[in-house]
Amino acid sequence: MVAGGGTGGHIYPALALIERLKQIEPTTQVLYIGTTRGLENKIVPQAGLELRTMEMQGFKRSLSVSNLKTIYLFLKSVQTAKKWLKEFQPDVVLGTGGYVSGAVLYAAAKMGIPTVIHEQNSVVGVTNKFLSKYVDEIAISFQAARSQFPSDKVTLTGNPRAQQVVMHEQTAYSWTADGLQDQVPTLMIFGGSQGAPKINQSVVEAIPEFNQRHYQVIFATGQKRYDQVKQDLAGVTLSNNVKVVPYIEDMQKKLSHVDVLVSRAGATTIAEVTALGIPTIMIPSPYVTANHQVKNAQALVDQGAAEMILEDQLTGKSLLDAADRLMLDERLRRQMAGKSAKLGHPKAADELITVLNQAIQKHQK
Ligand SMILES: CC(=O)N[C@H]1[C@@H](OP(=O)(O)OP(=O)(O)OC[C@H]2O[C@@H](n3ccc(=O)[nH]c3=O)[C@H](O)[C@@H]2O)O[C@H](CO)[C@@H](O)[C@@H]1O
Repeated sequence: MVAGGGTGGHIYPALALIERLKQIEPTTQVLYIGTTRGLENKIVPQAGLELRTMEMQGFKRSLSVSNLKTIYLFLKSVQTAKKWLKEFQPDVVLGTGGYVSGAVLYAAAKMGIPTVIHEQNSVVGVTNKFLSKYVDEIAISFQAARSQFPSDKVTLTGNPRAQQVVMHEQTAYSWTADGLQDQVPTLMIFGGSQGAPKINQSVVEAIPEFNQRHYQVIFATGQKRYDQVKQDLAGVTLSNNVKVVPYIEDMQKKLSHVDVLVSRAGATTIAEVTALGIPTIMIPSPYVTANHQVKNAQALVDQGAAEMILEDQLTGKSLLDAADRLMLDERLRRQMAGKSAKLGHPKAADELITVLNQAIQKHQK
């Protein structure tokens, strides 16, 4: 059983792990537990998996009635999880983050079922912090997370999504499916799994220039922000080398055919770009816990694997200048790609499977 949701950064690592598990052991059965409102409602059924959902919400920092509802929903979800665990009888339960994994993994641990959590970030999320006391094993993606967990449970695996994108590296993909061309250098732009208004605004400003470049651009606005961008682009004609979409599907097949990426510095995106060695211009989200995306991005910048534009310095012009610098200089791209690839974990899914087996073995002793 796998529980994780809310945002793409928690869901894709789970799906990558499942894909690898089924490759190694085709009879593996998986039940995915998510929230009623998260991105998992779209992504998980698309991956052909059974999804069950629970209503969950987060704690507000200030004292409020809504926190009472949060507690009520959590306790109710633990009961629901216990029922589903009894029915499904998993050999092991994996949590990849988000409130739903809190309820499911807590229930599983209390029932004596083997449990593993996967932490994608270098700054540990609240749910995983809470679960760390109860679960058997903890897999991390960055060495920096180690000291934030009980040390006897921790293994550095990397993020399974890294192995998935590498596995798909050899898959043929033609940009003609997106209305673009093969053999033309490609710049991809997205602001995390939900899109980012400031990035969208800067891309809109830069589009008249992108229209005239010899490279091509694929830009995802985020599903919910597409209409706004379309409105902002009213009266602007897009040249054939520029495509604007709400969301990029099948990213695992496309990423290895991207020459430069512009993105937020979410943990899963970083796992992907370093696994493939993609030169990246990171625009960290300033709206996350402990400003962790700046730390994520800085780690890459320090190694020469990425460039960073802070959101308050982001304009159409600064974006365009950074994009041009890399897109028009193949040698620079190659250098950056090599440095980026050194930071990747291309065997992360296999290593996480080893940790799942360790958790099972702990219960067999
Ligand atoms: C705003 C926020 O709180 N962000 C957090 C969120 O990131 P969030 O989920 O937004 O971003 P991540 O970089 O972690 O993951 C995004 C995933 O979505 C995919 N993708 C993106 C756009 C698209 O059009 N198609 C597509 O498939 C990317 O390839 C990647 O696999 O969870 C991460 C993991 O806990 C954290 O590090 C981030 O700080």
